[in-house]
Amino acid sequence: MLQKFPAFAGVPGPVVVIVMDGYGIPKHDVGSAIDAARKPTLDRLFAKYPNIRLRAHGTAVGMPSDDDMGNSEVGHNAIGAGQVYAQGAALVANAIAEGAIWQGEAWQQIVAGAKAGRGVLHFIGLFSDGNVHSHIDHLKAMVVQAKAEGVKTVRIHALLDGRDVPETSALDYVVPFEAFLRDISTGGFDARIASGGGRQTITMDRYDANWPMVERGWRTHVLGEGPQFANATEAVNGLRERNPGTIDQDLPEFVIAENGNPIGTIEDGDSVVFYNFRGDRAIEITRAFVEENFTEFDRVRTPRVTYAGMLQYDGDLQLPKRFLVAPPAIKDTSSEWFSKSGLAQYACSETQKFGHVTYFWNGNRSNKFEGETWQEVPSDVVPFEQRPWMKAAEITDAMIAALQSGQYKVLRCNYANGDMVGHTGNFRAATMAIEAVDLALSRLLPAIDAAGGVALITADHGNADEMFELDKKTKQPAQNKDGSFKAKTAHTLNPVPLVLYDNVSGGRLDLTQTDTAGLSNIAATVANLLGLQKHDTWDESLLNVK
Ligand SMILES: O=C(O)[C@H](O)COP(=O)(O)O
Ligand SMILES: [Mn+2]
Ligand SMILES: [Mn+2]
Repeated sequence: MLQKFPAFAGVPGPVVVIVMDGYGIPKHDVGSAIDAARKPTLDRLFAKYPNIRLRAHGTAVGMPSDDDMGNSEVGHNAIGAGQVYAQGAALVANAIAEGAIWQGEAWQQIVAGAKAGRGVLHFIGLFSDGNVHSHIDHLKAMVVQAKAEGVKTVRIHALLDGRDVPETSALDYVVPFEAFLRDISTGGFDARIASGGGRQTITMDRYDANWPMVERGWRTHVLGEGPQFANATEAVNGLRERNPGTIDQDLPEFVIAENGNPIGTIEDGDSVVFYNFRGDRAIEITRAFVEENFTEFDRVRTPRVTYAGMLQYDGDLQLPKRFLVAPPAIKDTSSEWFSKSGLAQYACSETQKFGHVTYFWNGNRSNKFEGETWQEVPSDVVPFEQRPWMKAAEITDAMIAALQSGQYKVLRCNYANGDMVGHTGNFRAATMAIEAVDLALSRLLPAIDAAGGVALITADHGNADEMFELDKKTKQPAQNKDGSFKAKTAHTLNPVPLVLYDNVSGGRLDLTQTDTAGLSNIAATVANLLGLQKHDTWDESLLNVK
C-alpha cells in the first residue's frame, strides 16, 4: 500500500494519463505536422494549463546514448514503471562487449544445436541500426562468433526497415553487409542473406493485428516461398523496380535462390535466433516457432529447431524459454502499486498500441494486476495514411464510458495517430492525425471535468513533430536537389509535453520544470495527484502543490 501524501489529499475524481503517441515538441515549424495541424484544444491546453517538457529519448529512457531516439517500448516502460532501466539495446550491446552473451547457456545451445544438425544457424530480425527493435552490429558480432565456434553455415533473414531509419536506406545496410559476409565466408564457412522483405509486409506484426503478415514471413523464411533473386542487393533493386515509389518498410518479400532452389529454408536440426531485442513485434513469429499446438495459421511444415530470442519477450508467458540476454527486470510498476493500494485502473487503446498501455506499461508483462480493466479497440488493417483518424473516436467513446461508470480511479489511454501516421512519412495525413487527436481531447476533457478528475497529457516520444529528415550538419530540414524535402518516417529526439489539465484544485497544483524531468517522473506525479506518496523506487514527482 502506498502511504498518504501529506501535502495534498488527492483530487476528488479520477486521474487520467493520456499518451499522444509520437507527439514531440518540434524544433522547426518546417516539417512539423504538429505546427501545421489546426488544434484548438491543444493550443488552449498549452496556453492555459501548467505544462512542461519531458525528456523522452536517450539515457533518460534507458537507451545506450543520447543519440538514440525514444520509442514506445522504453517510453511506456518508463511512464508505467516510474523508473529508468537499462533497456534491451543497452543490455545486448554490453553483453556483446563483455562477451557474457557467448558464455550463456542459450548461445551455447544454439551453437551446439546447429552443429549437431546440418550445421546451419539462421538469424531473423530487423536489418538496420535503428536500435529500436534491433541493431545490425549485434548480428555482425554473432556471425563472427558463430564462425569462430565452428558453425558451418549462416543464413540471414533480413527484415528491411525504413521506419526507424531513413525510408529508402535498405541498401546502405544490405550492400556493406553482403560484402562483409562474402569476406568472412572462407575456410568452409558460408554466410549469406537468404530471404527477407519489408518489416510492415512480413513477420513483424504485433498485438495480433495482422496474422497473415506473420504467415507470409513464415512462408518466406521457413519454406522459401516468394520471388527469387541472386542476392539481397539484387532483391532490393528488383523489388523497387517492380514497385515504384514503395518505401522499404512496405517492400514485398524475397527469397535468395541458386538454380531455382532457395538457399536458406529452415529445416529439422537447424538453430534459429530471432535477433530483435524488443518484444512487441517478436512475439507472434516466436509463437509460430515454439508453440506445439499452434493454430493462428497453417505452418505447412514445422521444423524441429533450437530457437532463441535475443531477449525474453514476455515475462508472464516466458516467451521464448530460451533467450540470449536477460531482459531488464522491471519491478514495482505503478499498476502493481496502485493495485496494491486498492485502486481500480482502466487502460484503453486500439490494437496497434494496445500492448503499449498494458504490456509495456506493466513492465513487459501480459497479465493484469488485480483491479485492472483493459479495453482494446480493434484497429483497421489499412495503410494508416488512408485513415489518419484511426480509432481516436472509438477510444474516446470507451474512455468516456469508463469515466461515466464511476468505477475507476486511475485511467490511461494511448492515441496512436501521431506515431502510426507519422511513420508513413505522409505530411498531410500526419496533420490530420494530430487534428483527430485534438478532436478526441475536446470530447474527453469535459468528461474528466464531469467526473471531478484531472488529466496528465503527454507523449512517449516524438514523430509527427519532424516529418522531414534533418541535414546532419545544419540540423535544418534536408532538401532534395529539386528543392523538395526528404520525407522522414522515424521517431525524433525532441522532448514531449506534460500538461496538467486541472479544473478542480482551484489553481493549487502546478508542474515543476527540472533539467532532468522525463517520462519516468510521471508515475510519482500521478501518485501525488491521487493523494499518495510515490513508491521509494520511483523517480521524483513533478507536482508542485501551492
Ligand atoms: O515498431 C514500430 O512501429 C517502430 O519501430 C517504432 O514505433 P513505436 O516505438 O512507436 O511502436
Ligand atoms: Mn510510440
Ligand atoms: Mn512509432
